[in-house]
Amino acid sequence: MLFHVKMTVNLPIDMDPAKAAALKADEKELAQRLQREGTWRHLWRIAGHYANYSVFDVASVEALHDTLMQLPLFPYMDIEINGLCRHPSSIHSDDR
Ligand SMILES: O=C(O)CC1=CCC(=O)O1
Repeated sequence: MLFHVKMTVNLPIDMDPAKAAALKADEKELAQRLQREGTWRHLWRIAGHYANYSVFDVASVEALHDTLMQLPLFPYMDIEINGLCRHPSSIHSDDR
């Protein structure tokens, strides 16, 4: 199942810079592992915002929830989710 996910990161302005750097490094490591595994299909920066548009490929809504909750930055994110299905006019034969 494919899901379009918008993540907006809101780190507290007074967060210890070392803690923020560690959270971002941990987030990057997990994000890159999930991309290599094929779970995190797309990751795009939204220009001008500390936010991204992503596409996740997971088995269920529960799997998406569990994946997002693992993210180190999860406590500091606003997340919007939309489920995706094939468009009848799409010329692509698979869901990539
Ligand atoms: O920077 C972001 O948009 C949040 C994020 C997602 C994966 C990552 O490494 O950072």
